[in-house]
Amino acid sequence: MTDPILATHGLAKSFGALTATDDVSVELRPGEIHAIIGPNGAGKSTLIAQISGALRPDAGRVTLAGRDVTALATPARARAGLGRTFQISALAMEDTVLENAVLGAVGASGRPWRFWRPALRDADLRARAEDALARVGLAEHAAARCADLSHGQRRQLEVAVALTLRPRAFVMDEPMAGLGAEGSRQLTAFLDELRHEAPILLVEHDMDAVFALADRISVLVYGKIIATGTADEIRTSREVREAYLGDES
Ligand SMILES: Nc1ncnc2c1ncn2[C@@H]1O[C@H](COP(=O)(O)OP(=O)(O)OP(=O)(O)O)[C@@H](O)[C@H]1O
Repeated sequence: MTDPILATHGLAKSFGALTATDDVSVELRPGEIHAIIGPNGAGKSTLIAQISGALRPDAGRVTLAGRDVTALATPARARAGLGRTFQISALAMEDTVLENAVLGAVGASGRPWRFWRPALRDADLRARAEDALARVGLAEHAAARCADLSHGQRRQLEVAVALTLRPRAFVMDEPMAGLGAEGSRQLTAFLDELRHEAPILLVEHDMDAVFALADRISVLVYGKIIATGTADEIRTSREVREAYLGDES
């Protein structure tokens, strides 16, 4: 079997008496979308935070392309190739699309953030930002204010910002949140292509998107992975239906 690009090995995190993630091991393989689903409070955000470096696990490890990144802080993980998009947008709304992408490229370069305005004149950083915008289909909106983009375009811009880091893997926390039906449809098509750029670990409540996109799905309930399988295996699993999908299907 192909080596995973990203993997967690027995991740655990408790908040006082509450075990938010319990011995979680998941793998993200080249070219795949692996969705993590589960009811509210199952531990999905806690898992993502441990993978991205925002939260230190009590136990377990995270590896990226075989390298143990557990001890690295979030920016170092990002530079190691972990591309993350957020549930709540981290874009600078008053700045242009290009400025936001350049800001991402500055982060990728490891330079202090205060140099980002002069960075607009840095040919390398600008080229990296323009390339990322072209890849997400936003090149013609480079001069637009971020605030004037649609929700869906903002999600694409977030991916472009992540792309400036040349990620080996993406971790996405509810990218469909706040999008209408048409926006979700467009973003679904976009992520379907993006998986070839880098595989995607996807936390998502929108089950239509999950079942349309995911090569594999892991189901998290009370901090534990209760099943991992293809969309069909998960849809028809009695254990999953009882624990989670039952009331929706
Ligand atoms: N910083 C924290 N301090 C204390 N408890 C926390 C903290 N963060 C999360 N929890 C608790 O850990 C459990 C898992 O929460 P988490 O946000 O990871 O779940 P989730 O699956 O992402 O939920 P949702 O789908 O609602 O976003 C919940 O019971 C939550 O209340």
